[in-house]
Amino acid sequence: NNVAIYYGQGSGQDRLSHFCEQTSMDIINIGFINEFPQSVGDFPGSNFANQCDGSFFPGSSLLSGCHQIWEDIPKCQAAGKKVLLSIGGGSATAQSLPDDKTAEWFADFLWYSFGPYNSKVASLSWTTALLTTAFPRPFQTVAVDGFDLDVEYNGGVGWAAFVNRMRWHYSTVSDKTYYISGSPQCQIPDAQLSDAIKNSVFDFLWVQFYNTPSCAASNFANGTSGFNFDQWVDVIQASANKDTKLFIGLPASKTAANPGNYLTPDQVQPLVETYMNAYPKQFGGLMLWEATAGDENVIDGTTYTEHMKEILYG
Ligand SMILES: CNC(=O)NC(=N)Nc1ccccc1
Repeated sequence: NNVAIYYGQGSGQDRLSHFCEQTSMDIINIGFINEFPQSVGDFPGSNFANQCDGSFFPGSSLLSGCHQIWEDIPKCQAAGKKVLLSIGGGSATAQSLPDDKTAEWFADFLWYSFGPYNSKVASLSWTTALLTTAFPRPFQTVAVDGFDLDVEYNGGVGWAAFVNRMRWHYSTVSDKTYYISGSPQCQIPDAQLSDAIKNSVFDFLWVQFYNTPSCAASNFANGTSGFNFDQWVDVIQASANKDTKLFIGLPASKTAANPGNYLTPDQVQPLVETYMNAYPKQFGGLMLWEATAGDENVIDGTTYTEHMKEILYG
């Protein structure tokens, strides 16, 4: 089982290599592509907090100077970790897609700009002059291992088309496996992703069992009803991919999300034991929001993230 973790929005966060040197994380979601194209040909925008040098591709909100990220992703991959680029996140800027055509353009843009480098369609020295003939390479020649949909606002238009278009791109390469994941809120049906989950193939779903008290994992810890992992298994059984791995998403510290939804390691242990044993095939592991919070949440000399890894490995 795996620990998936979000990186990129931590306050005063260390560079990515600091986290990839730790064995406790298996999948790292780099957040966020926080502005979506509003028409075919439009550029997305990105935000990785303190990790880039403030330069943008001309005429866009797409960061072009994320030196530490493009230097460190290969180190993470060499350490056997999967690095996914996360779309959406908590800040509601232009986070809606107008239609399926724009969604498919968005998938094309992300694939050619952050997927495998192809000098026929992308340029390492992109300028506005190239706007119509080449895609930029925000992480240079580095290719991520896939894309994560942390879609939190503005409805579900386009996401099934996005995923299906991205799956078509994945089918054109055979030398590397690429992944697609999603991070729905725990209330069923999730307003943003339920259509995409039903009509397109996800490898992983890490449900945010926090921030929505009615279905948070803290209900399990407090002995109240509401935690709905079982119902999420049913959602997956009715989806386009019955083999989707289902992760329990948790805050990595008391202040990382809604404080009432934080579980101590001692409360996480029985939660994992119950659901790992109830659904051995479907249970994928734990997702943590987020890396810096987990790193700074030290309990008995061990980080929260490390405690989670030890709970999964028993
Ligand atoms: C997995 N994605 C998130 O957890 N996104 C997110 N915005 N979380 C959040 C953290 C603190 C307050 C509100 C939302």
